[in-house]
Amino acid sequence: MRDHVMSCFGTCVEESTKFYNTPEESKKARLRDKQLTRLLHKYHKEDMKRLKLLLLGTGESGKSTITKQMKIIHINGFDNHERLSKIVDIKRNIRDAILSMAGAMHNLSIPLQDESNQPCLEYVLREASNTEQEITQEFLEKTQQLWSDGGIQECYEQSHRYQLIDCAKYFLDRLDEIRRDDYIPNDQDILRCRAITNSIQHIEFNVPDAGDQVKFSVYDVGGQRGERKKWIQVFDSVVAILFVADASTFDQCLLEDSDKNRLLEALEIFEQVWNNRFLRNVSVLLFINKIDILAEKVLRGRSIQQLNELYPDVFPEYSSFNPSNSAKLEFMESFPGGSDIHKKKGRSASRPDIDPEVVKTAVYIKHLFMKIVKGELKLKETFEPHDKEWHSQHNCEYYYTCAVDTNNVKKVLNGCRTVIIRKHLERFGII
Ligand SMILES: Nc1nc2c(ncn2[C@@H]2O[C@H](COP(=O)(O)OP(=O)(O)OP(=O)(O)O)[C@@H](O)[C@H]2O)c(=O)[nH]1
Ligand SMILES: [Mg+2]
Repeated sequence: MRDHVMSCFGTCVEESTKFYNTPEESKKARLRDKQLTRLLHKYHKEDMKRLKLLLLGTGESGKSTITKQMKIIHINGFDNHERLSKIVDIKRNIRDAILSMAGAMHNLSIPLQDESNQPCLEYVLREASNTEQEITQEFLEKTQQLWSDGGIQECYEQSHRYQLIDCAKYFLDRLDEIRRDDYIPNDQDILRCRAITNSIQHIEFNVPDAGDQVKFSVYDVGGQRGERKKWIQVFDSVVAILFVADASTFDQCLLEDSDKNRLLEALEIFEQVWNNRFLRNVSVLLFINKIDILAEKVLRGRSIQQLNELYPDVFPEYSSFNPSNSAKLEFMESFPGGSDIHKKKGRSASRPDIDPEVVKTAVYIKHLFMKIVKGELKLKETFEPHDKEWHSQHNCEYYYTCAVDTNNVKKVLNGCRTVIIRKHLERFGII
């Protein structure tokens, strides 16, 4: 395309020399043409080196968290000013979390374990609903007291029945630290902090690769329904899509639609991205994210079986699903906390710390996404059937991720980088 544009410039100027009055003018025009061509070649080369990546996925799937990890891994992380500016968001997260749980106590008829905490509950409900008000020390103190009540803890266990941000427990457990006057958020606090993305965010960084510097340009968009209409604005010249899917939400409904299962929504959006004609040449890297929360949930007795019961026409039978050993191994190797000694000795199959049901659930979710890739699972009736060749220009690779774990993300990004660069070079006929 660009060569085509360049040759157009060349032909136009050559042709137009006929219309110059003097040889001088014609010479000048030829010089301009040369300079222009050189410039276009230069930009073409620069462009070849800048790889545009796009983070897509439903709301709260972890896109901005991956962007923050890229900042930590590739761009010197966060300075003091940025850290301090996060305190407001962290305190808001605490307020939103305690308000959700206190409200749910009433709706789910869960009583306080210690009745003397009743005034504290009333105070929190009254103060937290005024979102304009500054979050005071007294409020944080009362929140901490309430968080220690067995009733609130019971409510936390039931959080699949209402909307609660994922970082609730993390920040409520850290209130001693957060309440201090000299509190400065650390990297983990920043990664856990939740703020909805409602405008297109962009970061750039260089990564050394095979003796050269490769420039990455990463776009992070909002994933909630109202934000998705903006996605198309950033589709142009994308090299790869990092599609972030929250694997832990099989038992939750959307914040923006209380009738819609979150995992089903993620699968539908993935299907739309995979079959989008504007993205037909774009590699898709699927991040099956929040595997840590998935594991916690399964250990608390939550099962994906219920999704299968709710939508029997969509989801294949879970109870008879029998993943292969290699599929299980793949997940176990990705799960944070695995010791390298096991891997070196070729004993990574033995991860006694991971419950077999956790492995089965994660592999089942991966299987669902891969069925979409293969065209074996069709969720939207409106899709025209594509012929076999339709997807021949792009492919999909998947990774199990825990976006708040820097080591895990670093490993995954290293793997992705190789795939992205190779695909990019193949596309431009360089390899
Ligand atoms: N425990 C855990 N929390 C995660 C993980 N990934 C993301 N989170 C948390 O999930 C919440 C939502 O993450 P975001 O990165 O803001 O999600 P998003 O996809 O950017 O959401 P939108 O901007 O609304 O589209 C944050 O509190 C993150 O810290 C994960 O793998 N494990
Ligand atoms: Mg975001």
